[in-house]
Amino acid sequence: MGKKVTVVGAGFYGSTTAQRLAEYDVFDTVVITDIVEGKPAGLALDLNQSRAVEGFETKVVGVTTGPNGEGYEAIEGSDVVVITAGLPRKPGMSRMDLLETNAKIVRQVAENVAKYAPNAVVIVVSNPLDEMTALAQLATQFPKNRVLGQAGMLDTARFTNFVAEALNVPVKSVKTLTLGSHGDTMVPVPSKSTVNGKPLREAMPAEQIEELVVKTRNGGAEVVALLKTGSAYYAPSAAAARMARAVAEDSGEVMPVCAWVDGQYGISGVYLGVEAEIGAEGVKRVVETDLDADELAALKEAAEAVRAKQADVANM
Ligand SMILES: NC(=O)C1=CN([C@@H]2O[C@H](COP(=O)(O)OP(=O)(O)OC[C@H]3O[C@@H](n4cnc5c(N)ncnc54)[C@H](O)[C@@H]3O)[C@@H](O)[C@H]2O)C=CC1
Ligand SMILES: CC(=O)C(=O)O
Repeated sequence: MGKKVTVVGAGFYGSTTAQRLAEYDVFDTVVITDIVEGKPAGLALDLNQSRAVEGFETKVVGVTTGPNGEGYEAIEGSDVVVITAGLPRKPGMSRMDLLETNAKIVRQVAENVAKYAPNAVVIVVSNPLDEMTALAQLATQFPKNRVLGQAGMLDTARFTNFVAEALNVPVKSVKTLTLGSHGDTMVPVPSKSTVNGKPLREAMPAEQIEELVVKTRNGGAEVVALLKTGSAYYAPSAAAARMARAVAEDSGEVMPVCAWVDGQYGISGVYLGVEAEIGAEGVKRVVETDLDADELAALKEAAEAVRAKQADVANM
């Protein structure tokens, strides 16, 4: 049977994700939902009218959902559900300032996903990301491998872009890695970063790497400060759509994602940014990589920071 993906939330992140997923032409159906009357249907109509130009067959369906789950039947049979519902930051806000508001939204969405798409893999993007991923797992009660969050793909893409720009080299010649939280305890990993296969540390001085590490941690806030009315969505939607595609194609690609960590790196019982093999069942396996002592210490610090917050969201 053909693949079906649902994107919950038809704002900037959701609409651009739906567009990317439709244009891949690997799904039969992309469903996009929102609580706003008419908006998902309008986006679906518009996207379907682009099929003849872009040359894809995927059908986009837009549905407005109600406070008691009305409309959620449309997501039945989804292989993947991407949750983008929730408020974005305003300038000066931290992602954590969204915690209580978005927790209510994500819980309500996740409960409906559990009811109507009980076999789906859930990819959470709503912020604060690590906490909302943990909450979605609690609310769905899905196996932990079937609930994951998008952050590391985006943060890694930002780090890669900044390195490529600084050295004036093609983006594809640069490989970087970012682990940890999607927040202050993000852990960019210079020891695993390369330029044309050579260590990043041979390509630029330590002070410049540190500047780019800080720029990467502030990558989202820098966009928010410029946009003034919302947060980033082009790079974020590229990241989430790739993850959804890896699930649909059961590709086994190794990606940095927010996954349940159970013993890897000496860390247990927390959703955290790590590398993982992604496939039809969500996370097939968390992939542990050698880290420098300071990078490992930073990852453990990130785990403790998000563990405390993830315990709080259980009651939200
Ligand atoms: N994990 C990451 O790397 C990133 C996360 N984000 C987060 O993604 C979320 C969405 O961002 P944007 O799309 O830019 O915001 P947006 O404000 O453009 O869209 C959010 C949409 O969610 C909808 N919504 C609210 N409650 C809902 C519910 N119960 N069911 C369905 N839809 C509902 C709203 O009506 C709105 O259309 C934010 O929390 C933002 O912080 C954004 C960028 C990167
Ligand atoms: C909004 C957000 O989380 C980001 O752009 O990183």
